[in-house]
Amino acid sequence: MPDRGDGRGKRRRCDRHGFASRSASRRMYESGRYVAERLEPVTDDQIQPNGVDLTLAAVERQTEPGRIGTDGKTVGKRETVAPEEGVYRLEPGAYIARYGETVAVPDGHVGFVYPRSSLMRNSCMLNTAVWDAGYEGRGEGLLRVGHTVELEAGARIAQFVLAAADHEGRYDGTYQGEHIE
Ligand SMILES: O=c1ccn([C@H]2C[C@H](O)[C@@H](COP(=O)(O)OP(=O)(O)OP(=O)(O)O)O2)c(=O)[nH]1
Repeated sequence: MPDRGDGRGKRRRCDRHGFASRSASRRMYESGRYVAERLEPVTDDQIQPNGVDLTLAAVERQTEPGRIGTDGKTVGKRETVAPEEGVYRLEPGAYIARYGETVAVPDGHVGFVYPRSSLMRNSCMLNTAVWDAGYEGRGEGLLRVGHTVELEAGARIAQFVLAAADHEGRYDGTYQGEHIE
């Protein structure tokens, strides 16, 4: 096939060496059904085509500085934000949201969290770090509120996805098993 100047011809030449065919057969994200098997509790309305919605279990606000050093880290003190009649009314600022579901990241995978788009459309955002293979717990996310918002306790605010990933070892850090009663 001639090179069309858009890189597509080049990629197809790789095909003949088995390069592109390998990556084509390796899907990136798992389906929502697959993800749902690794979370609990999960109801049907949480299962999305490409992931599973996470609910809001608790909100905290940091009150003391934390520290990231070369020899370790500490998470700064926080205070609990109490919902009023089951609703968190959050003024602009940074909060820690705890999710309501226990997640177990299976071998051969890595997890990420995306905000539910309705959260983003309401000027709020959830930031995610990497959810490592082997991690199990009810994790947390940084909830940035850009405009006052009302979030009901237990409402779906985020979506958890699993991507296929190579890894060496499994997560065994300080957050292993966090918030599991
Ligand atoms: O947005 C996120 C991202 C990750 N995690 C969980 C899953 C992850 O496996 C675990 C630890 O994350 P990470 O390895 O980034 O933490 P660390 O700061 O490096 O701590 P440690 O040294 O204990 O690994 O925290 C969350 O709860 N929220």
